[in-house]
Amino acid sequence: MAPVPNSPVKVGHIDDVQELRKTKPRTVPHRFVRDMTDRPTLPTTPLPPPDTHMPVIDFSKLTKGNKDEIFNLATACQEWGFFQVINHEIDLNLLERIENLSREFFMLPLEEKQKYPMAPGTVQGYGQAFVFSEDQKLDWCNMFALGLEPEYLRNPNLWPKRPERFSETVEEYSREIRKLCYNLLKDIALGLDLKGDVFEKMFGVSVQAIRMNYYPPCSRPDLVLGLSPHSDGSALTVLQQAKGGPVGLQILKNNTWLPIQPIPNALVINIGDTIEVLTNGKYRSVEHRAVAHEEKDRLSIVTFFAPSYEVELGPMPEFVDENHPCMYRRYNHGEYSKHYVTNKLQGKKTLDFAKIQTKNTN
Ligand SMILES: COC(=O)C(/C=C/C1=C(C)CCCC1(C)C)=C/O[C@H]1C=C(C)C(=O)O1
Ligand SMILES: O=C(O)CCC(=O)C(=O)O
Ligand SMILES: [Fe+2]
Repeated sequence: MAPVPNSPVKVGHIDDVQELRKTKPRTVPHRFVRDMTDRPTLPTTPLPPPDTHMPVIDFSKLTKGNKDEIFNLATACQEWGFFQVINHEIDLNLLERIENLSREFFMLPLEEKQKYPMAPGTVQGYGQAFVFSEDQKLDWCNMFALGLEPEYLRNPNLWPKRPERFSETVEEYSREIRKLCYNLLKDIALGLDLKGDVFEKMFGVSVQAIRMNYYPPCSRPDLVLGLSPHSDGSALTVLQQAKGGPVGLQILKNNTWLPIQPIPNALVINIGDTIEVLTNGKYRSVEHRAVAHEEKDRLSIVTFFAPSYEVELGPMPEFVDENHPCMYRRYNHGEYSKHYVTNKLQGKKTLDFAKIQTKNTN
C-alpha cells in the first residue's frame, strides 16, 4: 500500500464502507450515525407526485436554437437549480463504459484501491473527501476523484492502472462532458439575455474534475447519509447515475428533501456556486445530498466544471440594481476553491465566503 503522506489534519480511523458492508452488520458504527435532526427522510411511496418532477431539457432542441427550450432551461435554472438533460449527444456506449469501469474499480480488492489514497484533507484519490476531524460524522460512501483540467491539477500517481482502459475512458468521457458544459453555458447565457460566449470567455482554461461515488447497501439507511448536504463549488455539475440503481439523490426544495427519480440515459445538471455569484443569486446553487438504500448499491459519476483559478468572480453588473443589491463580494476563484476543499460539506455554508452580510436593523 502506498504510504499516506503525513498530514496536519487528524481524522482518526475511517472505515471503508464497502468492507464494513461485507460483514453485513445489523448495527452501523457510531461515526456514521447522524444526529436525529440530520437523519434522512426515505421515500415511502415509489414515485413523488408529478408536480415535483425535476425539469427535463431536450438538448437536441437547444442545439437547433429552439427559443422555447432556452426559456424552459432558464426557468429550470431559476426555479430548480437542477434539470435532467435528454438527447445530450454523448454516445450512450461511452456512458455505459465509464459506468462499468467505475464499478469495476470499486469492486477491486481494497489493497488495490488503496494504492491511490486520498490523503486526509485532500480531495483526489480513493477514500472519503471533506473529513477534517475525528468527531465528524462520516458519509456512507466511497469516493474516487481526479483533477483533470488544467493539466497542473493532475496527479499521475493517482491514475489507476486497473481496470484496463480506465484512464483512456476517463479522458474520452471528460472531453465529451466538457463540450456539453460549454454548450449548456452558452444556452444558459442566452436565457439570461447575455452573449452566448460570455462564460466561456470569462472562465479562461476551465477547471474540470471527476468524482465517482459508490454507495454500498446499508442495513440502517434511516440512520446514515450517503453524502452530506452541500451545494457544489463549481459553475455546473454533471451527474450520471448508474443504470438500475435506487433513487438516491435528494434536493432541498421549499425546505423539503425531494427524491429525484433518474431518467434512463439522461444526465442531471446542477447550477453551482459560481453561477449563483455571477447572477447575484438569480440562479441558485441548490443544496442536495444522497441517501443510502437497504438492499441496493448505487454508483454516481460526477463532473465538476468551474472557471480557471486565476479568474476574479463577483456579481455581473447586469444582475445588480436598486431592487437587486449586490449580495456577494468579488473574490478569486482559486481562493474559493481552497476554502471549499478545506471545509466539511455543510449545506450552503461554504458560500458564506463570498456573501456580503446584510445589516440586521432590528
Ligand atoms: C462536492 O464537490 C467536490 O467534491 C468538488 C471537488 C472538486 C475537485 C476535485 C475532485 C479534484 C481537483 C480539485 C477540485 C476542487 C476541482 C467540487 O468541485 C468544485 C468546487 C470548486 C471550488 C471547484 O472549482 O469545483
Ligand atoms: O450521488 C449523487 O447523487 C450526488 C453526488 C453529488 O452531489 C456530488 O458528488 O457532489
Ligand atoms: Fe454535489
